[in-house]
Amino acid sequence: MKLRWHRHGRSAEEIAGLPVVTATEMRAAEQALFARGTPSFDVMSTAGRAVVVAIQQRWPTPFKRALVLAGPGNNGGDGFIVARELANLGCDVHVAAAQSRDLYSGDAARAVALWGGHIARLEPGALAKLDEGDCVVVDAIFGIGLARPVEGQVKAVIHALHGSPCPIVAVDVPSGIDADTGEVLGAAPRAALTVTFGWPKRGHLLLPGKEWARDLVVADIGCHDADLPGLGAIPRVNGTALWRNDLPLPSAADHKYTRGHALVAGGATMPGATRLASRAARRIGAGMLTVAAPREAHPFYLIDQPGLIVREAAGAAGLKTLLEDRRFTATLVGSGLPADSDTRAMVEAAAASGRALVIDGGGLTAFADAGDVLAGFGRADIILTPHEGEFARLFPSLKGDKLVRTREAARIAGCTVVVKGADTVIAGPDGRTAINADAPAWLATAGSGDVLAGLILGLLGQGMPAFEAAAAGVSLHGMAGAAFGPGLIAEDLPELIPEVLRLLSEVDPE
Ligand SMILES: NC(=O)C1=CN([C@@H]2O[C@H](COP(=O)(O)OP(=O)(O)OC[C@H]3O[C@@H](n4cnc5c(N)ncnc54)[C@H](O)[C@@H]3O)[C@@H](O)[C@H]2O)[C@@H](O)CC1
Ligand SMILES: Nc1ncnc2c1ncn2[C@@H]1O[C@H](COP(=O)(O)OP(=O)(O)O)[C@@H](O)[C@H]1O
Ligand SMILES: [K+]
Repeated sequence: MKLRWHRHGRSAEEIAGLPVVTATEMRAAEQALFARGTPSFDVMSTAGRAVVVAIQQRWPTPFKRALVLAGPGNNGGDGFIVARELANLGCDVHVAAAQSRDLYSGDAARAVALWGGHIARLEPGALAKLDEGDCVVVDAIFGIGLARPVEGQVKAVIHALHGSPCPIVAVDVPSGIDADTGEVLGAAPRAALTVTFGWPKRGHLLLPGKEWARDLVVADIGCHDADLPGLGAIPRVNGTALWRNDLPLPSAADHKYTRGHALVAGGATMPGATRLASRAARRIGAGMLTVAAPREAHPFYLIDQPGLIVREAAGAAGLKTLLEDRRFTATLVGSGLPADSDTRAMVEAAAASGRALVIDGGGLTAFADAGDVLAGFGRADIILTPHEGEFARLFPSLKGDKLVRTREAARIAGCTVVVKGADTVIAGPDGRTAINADAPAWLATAGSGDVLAGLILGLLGQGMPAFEAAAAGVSLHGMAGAAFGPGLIAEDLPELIPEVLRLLSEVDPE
């Protein structure tokens, strides 16, 4: 089987590790760029040309026609640059703008002058050209300056674009997507290609914006990371750049104990979850794996994997006794366990043992009415892996987009928090965050979260630092899901890890 790294035709690895910025951060960086002596109109010209290059790369056969939809600000200005450039390439370009030529100001007015051609009104009738086909639509209505929900004629135009067979290229952000949160404000077109400038914006990676801003290209307009205020706390795009150097690999000096002895608390009612997590932890390299379970559950585990150790541990007291063996390096409590007081006591026993700990599933919900206890854990090497439902039960008062909420939860709990989904966010208590951009929807299948918990456990057990272990677990989980694709069930994921690891070593030979 061949691994597929690409989603919507583009590798997320191309943007891995990049800062993910807000509109305010982008504007601050642009100001620094201008202060270094780069004229702002040059930056707009670079941005517009980058859009054209991205269109040429994506569709090597030139379009006969282009319809440029231009808004009233600098996003519209970029659109006029694109219009000029495409016309210079021989394309039949039509422009529809939100305001008349004489109302433009600053750089956008210069771009309008450079265009010089006819400008139609931005209204649904302007889309008639699309009926002729072989046309690219350039959405340059609003970018990071979107200030309120889209309405009126612009909304009507966006609605009329839905279902159009002509591909839409979003300049900077699909118009109507909040660049900071990914929220759809009123309406937004679904872009087949999105060309942004400097860095990805949060709204490109968080849901629902992520689904609108497909095939994201980040064009260089001369900004430097150092131009970003508070760079250390700015989220990053998750990918190998964030964790590759910390990924544990065995050496000749290793033996099974030096590769970590991971422990999974297993129950009697949903042993499948424990088995999946165990398999994943072993595949990612844990030297040994023990399932701690009440005796009546042992048959489930004993017939599963011959390389797996099964030990008796009934409840928190049993787990506590077992963890007196200092060779255990990391634990997982909660996958497949009921959300009850016994499970909660087991989580507390595992935390008290001082081992790195992944708390998942029932282990999280068991604290639904006791968020303060969780908050008392206060250790970065305790990783919480809720999906949105579990998160809402644990932190009901937290509001805002997923990035804001995850970061706040990590701060409150003092732990590393992974909020799962198509836009998984990872946050450390030190303020570091990462957004995972490219997990395939095939992962939305029962047991897939247990595999993720096991991957993180296996990495933690081998001594990988917690934030990196969480980020790597999420990445590798997504890569395995993409490698299998259609028809994926959770059992497939651990079996794809060897291939993912092999590919990683080929991509980055050491
Ligand atoms: N010189 C620069 O600052 C650069 C800016 N660039 C482009 O400029 C964009 C930002 O430009 P602006 O700050 O002018 O902002 P935008 O062009 O994104 O939008 C702001 C304009 O739209 C209006 N507006 C906002 N929301 C609206 C709504 N819901 N309904 C109706 N009108 C609305 C505002 O009143 C304002 O006129 C970026 O997204 C990027 O495309 C690039 O050219 C790179 C350089
Ligand atoms: N639409 C999606 N796209 C990408 N990844 C998804 C999607 N839906 C779910 N996932 C991933 O699948 C896993 C599901 O975990 P979880 O909700 O805990 O399910 P379970 O408990 O059944 O294993 C998580 O890692 C999540 O990020
Ligand atoms: K736009």
